[in-house]
Amino acid sequence: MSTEQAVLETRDLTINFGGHVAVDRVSCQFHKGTLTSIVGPNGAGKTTWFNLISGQLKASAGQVLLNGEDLTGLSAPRRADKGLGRAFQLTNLFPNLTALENVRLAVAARHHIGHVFWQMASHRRDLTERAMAYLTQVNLGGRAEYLVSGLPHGDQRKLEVALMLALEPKVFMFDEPTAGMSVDEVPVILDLIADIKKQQDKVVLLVEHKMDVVRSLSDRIVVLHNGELVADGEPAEVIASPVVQEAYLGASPDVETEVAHG
Ligand SMILES: Nc1ncnc2c1ncn2[C@@H]1O[C@H](COP(=O)(O)OP(=O)(O)OP(=O)(O)O)[C@@H](O)[C@H]1O
Repeated sequence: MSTEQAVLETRDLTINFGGHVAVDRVSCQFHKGTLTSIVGPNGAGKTTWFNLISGQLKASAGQVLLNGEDLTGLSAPRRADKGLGRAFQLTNLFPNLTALENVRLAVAARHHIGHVFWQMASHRRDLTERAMAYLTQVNLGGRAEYLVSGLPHGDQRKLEVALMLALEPKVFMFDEPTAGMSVDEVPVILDLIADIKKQQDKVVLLVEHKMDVVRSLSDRIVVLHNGELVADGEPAEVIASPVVQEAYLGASPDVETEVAHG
């Protein structure tokens, strides 16, 4: 384990829904330059843990720290401003704006550029260039002027990633980033995620059911089961561990399709 301060840390993070403990005292540290996959059966608490980290849900107990700063009391937008980036399954896209306009808004938000400033032609040009660069990164350069509502689902998911890139976060949180994408679109996103990790100063968290994706990208796998962290370590070791085998109800670790998904 690195002695360097973790970029992101959850300490005893917990949430109860009525009597049900969906995330149960989960403590974990994430260091820069690493990609960690979070796996576990349906209902294990993966998305809920993400929601607690990004601030969509308020913890019943425990803390979320970013570079040692306690963010637990902050709203989701404040946490985003501090550097927690999350793709929100399309809910943060403006459907009646173009792809370019969506990313331009994110670039403006990142740099706290207000409307009046934006009206100046030189700034607008600069914003547009930056936004186009993000769109190109996700292979949407050719669709910049399309209305979001008219884009296929896979392109909307790619646009979400462009928005997250535009916010220049310290932590990238991907929740099943390739779900609903066609086979030829998947590598674009997976390559992009691998590139983000290569930047070395970012933390990447990935909730993913597809084990081949988890294997190919991860430095580390964390397993949640019934809201508890039950395994944490190097991919090969974790996949082979009895606790994972049991959690997946006898599923073979060699099965390349989906991990405990339905
Ligand atoms: N807002 C909520 N109110 C009540 N229960 C909730 C709420 N959100 C999640 N839960 C419950 O918390 C548990 C964890 O759900 P969560 O969606 O985090 O699991 P998951 O591991 O992401 O599952 P999946 O792989 O199916 O997406 C489930 O039992 C779920 O029903």
